[in-house]
Amino acid sequence: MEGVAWRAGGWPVVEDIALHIREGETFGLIGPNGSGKSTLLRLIAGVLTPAAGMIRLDGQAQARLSRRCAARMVAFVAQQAETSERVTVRDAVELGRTPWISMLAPFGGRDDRVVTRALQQVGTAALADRYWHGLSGGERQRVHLARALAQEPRILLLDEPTNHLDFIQQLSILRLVRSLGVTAMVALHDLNQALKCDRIGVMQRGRLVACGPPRDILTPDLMARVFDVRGHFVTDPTDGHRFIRFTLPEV
Ligand SMILES: Nc1ncnc2c1ncn2[C@@H]1O[C@H](COP(=O)(O)OP(=O)(O)OP(=O)(O)O)[C@@H](O)[C@H]1O
Repeated sequence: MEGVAWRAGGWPVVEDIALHIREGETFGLIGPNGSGKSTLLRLIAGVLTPAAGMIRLDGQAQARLSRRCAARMVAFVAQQAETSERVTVRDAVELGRTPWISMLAPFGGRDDRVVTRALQQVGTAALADRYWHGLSGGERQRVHLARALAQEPRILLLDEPTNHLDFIQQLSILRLVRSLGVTAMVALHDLNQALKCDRIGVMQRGRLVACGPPRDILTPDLMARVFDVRGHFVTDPTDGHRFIRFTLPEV
């Protein structure tokens, strides 16, 4: 994307974003509350239209793609995604197949297998016959991810996917995304999770202020400037794993 901007009531929410996401990479989008992460994801998902600039999906101008083509390419799991209350979990995940079915190619055996696999991948197979309205927040989050996987997208956009998830799901979600081999852009608040991404982009007040491999980008200086926290790397003596420890700035 080049020069991408979006405004609300005349105020810039995202400004002049130039970014190239590489095929197959897991790209983490980080930044403080209100820095424009969700807005940028919604622009790429086509939920919002840029006020300026150009977004290309797989080399093609997003604005020129039909809804169906775009939906085959991009799946988006929003922060507070809703689904009609009266559907079962399996029905909700089957909706992910919509861009692939038509009068000439009705829902068939392959679609059924894709849905079953998606339910299994996020550990929701046992919920398949439950009604959406009876699910917990974390269960809903996982079902939305299953719906997105059933879409078999080239590009997966996830807005804070670890919200509502219990510990094991939080730890496993990025591994799952990476194992799929799709291009993924994931808005994250947990900077230790961001360390697991191939590259990260840092948003601040609507602008992309840094982009690159997480260990190069997440310096103590950047964490202080952008997040207003003291962050430094520590090493776990049991396995040598490095992670970031945060403290409030000294007053
Ligand atoms: N439709 C809108 N109308 C007015 N202001 C908006 C609109 N959408 C977003 N904003 C504002 O734009 C800014 C960026 O919002 P956005 O949701 O993209 O941030 P974010 O980085 O995803 O934040 P968070 O980490 O809190 O989810 C915020 O100040 C928000 O209030």
